[in-house]
Amino acid sequence: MTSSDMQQHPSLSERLARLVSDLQSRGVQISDGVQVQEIPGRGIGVVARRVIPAGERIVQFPVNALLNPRTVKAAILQEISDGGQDAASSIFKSTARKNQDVNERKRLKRHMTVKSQVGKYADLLDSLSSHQVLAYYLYREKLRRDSEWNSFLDVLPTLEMLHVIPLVWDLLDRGRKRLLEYLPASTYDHAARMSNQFWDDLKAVQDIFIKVEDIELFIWAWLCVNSRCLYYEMAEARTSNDCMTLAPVIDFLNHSDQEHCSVQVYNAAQAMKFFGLVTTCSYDVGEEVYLSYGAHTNSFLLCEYGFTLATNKNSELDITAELLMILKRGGRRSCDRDNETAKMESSKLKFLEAHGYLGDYTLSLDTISYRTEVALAVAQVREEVCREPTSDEPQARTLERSQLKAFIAGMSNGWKFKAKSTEMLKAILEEVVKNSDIVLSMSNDEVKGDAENRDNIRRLYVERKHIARAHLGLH
Ligand SMILES: C[S@@+](CC[C@H](N)C(=O)[O-])C[C@H]1O[C@@H](n2cnc3c(N)ncnc32)[C@H](O)[C@@H]1O
Repeated sequence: MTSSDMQQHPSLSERLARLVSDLQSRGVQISDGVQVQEIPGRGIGVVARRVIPAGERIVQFPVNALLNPRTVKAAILQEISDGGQDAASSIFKSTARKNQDVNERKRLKRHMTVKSQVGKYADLLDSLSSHQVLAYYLYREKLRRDSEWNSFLDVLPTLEMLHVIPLVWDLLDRGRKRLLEYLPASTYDHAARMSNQFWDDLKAVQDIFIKVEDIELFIWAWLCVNSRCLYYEMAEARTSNDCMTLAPVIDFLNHSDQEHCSVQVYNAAQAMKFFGLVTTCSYDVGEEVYLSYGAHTNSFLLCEYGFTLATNKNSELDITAELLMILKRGGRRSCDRDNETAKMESSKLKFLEAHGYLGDYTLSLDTISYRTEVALAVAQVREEVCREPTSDEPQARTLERSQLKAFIAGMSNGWKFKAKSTEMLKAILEEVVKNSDIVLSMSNDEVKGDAENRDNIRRLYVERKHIARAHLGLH
């Protein structure tokens, strides 16, 4: 490589060094005890350079240097303040105000000052979720040559590196879309929900900002935000969904299911507010420093972040799809299975929904969730038990309904349903083992695709099979 190549294509360690020095100039303090570096199989990560005790603050970030809806909004409004109408029209769509009252628009036009415009654009920005604002901001900054966030943008994963996320298989395909068919139903449903969310977010962004021409770049930005954001409560946030923040360097910590570090917000000198990262265990030299992203299952980690853990203490077997199939059948024999109307009209589903128990049926290695127990009980009663009582109904039905309701309310241990529930669950779990074996016995040629994706899919089935077998008493 020539020296001009090296300048144009700096190595990862050079880019990381540039980011660290850039952040330091923004007041971010990074302990000399840690180093950001490439970690085989996990992209970039953070490693201890010396022994680090538990309780050491390793990164301290002034909150006004974070990238979140509050700071992004301030940056965009500043740009409009400085650049006037030209700047505003390079960011916002001219029809973004179309819903405003016509008289109000005329009034604003007459008295249009930069100040009044800023207020109007602030309202538009406030109408977006933090994910939408941040994705759009990263997208836009990536298109600018002179972004003040270049050193950060330069170390983010490329879209090609994000091919491990099922949403990317769906949105970009590139021969990977068929991998979706191998996913367990619950993982597939999670990926499908993310896909809907992505298109909703793109629409919300396009309603306000000028057209997103480069969809692939927006996918990249949306996924970077999704897989790197941390939770930071802002007073103006309407819901917890509005509390996303990007904090470069802290976002290089990889996930572990064990407690390793915690994120804290605190006041320091001169009443400055900081977002900090503190160790909760000690580290030896060379050890990787982790953060827990939450008590996530491998299915969740794969969909949201594109990886799975070899052993995950939050492992779960999700049998929602299998149980819903039985509930939708509404106790009919299997020849009625494809009757869509019958499915939609299932009183059992409506009953479960009314009681807050529709969906999310899981088993961990040693427990069956209460939601699953409730669904199994509902699945075994007659459809009529889940309907409104009629004046002429048999007494046995009224009794069964009150037993079911008592179980749901936690007033009875559900002994009446136990035997049948065990039998139904056994059949579901045997099916889970059988289906897992089918996927696990497939050769690489059959599953095709990148080894990483194949391994992640297989891991989901190994985990499903393991939990199913434990409940079948086969370990
Ligand atoms: C918040 S970022 C962490 C920094 C990231 N490694 C990078 O290169 O920028 C989250 C991403 O890191 C990767 N990651 C995090 N924890 C991991 C783990 N335990 N094993 C494998 N990959 C992991 C995944 O690609 C995930 O989407």
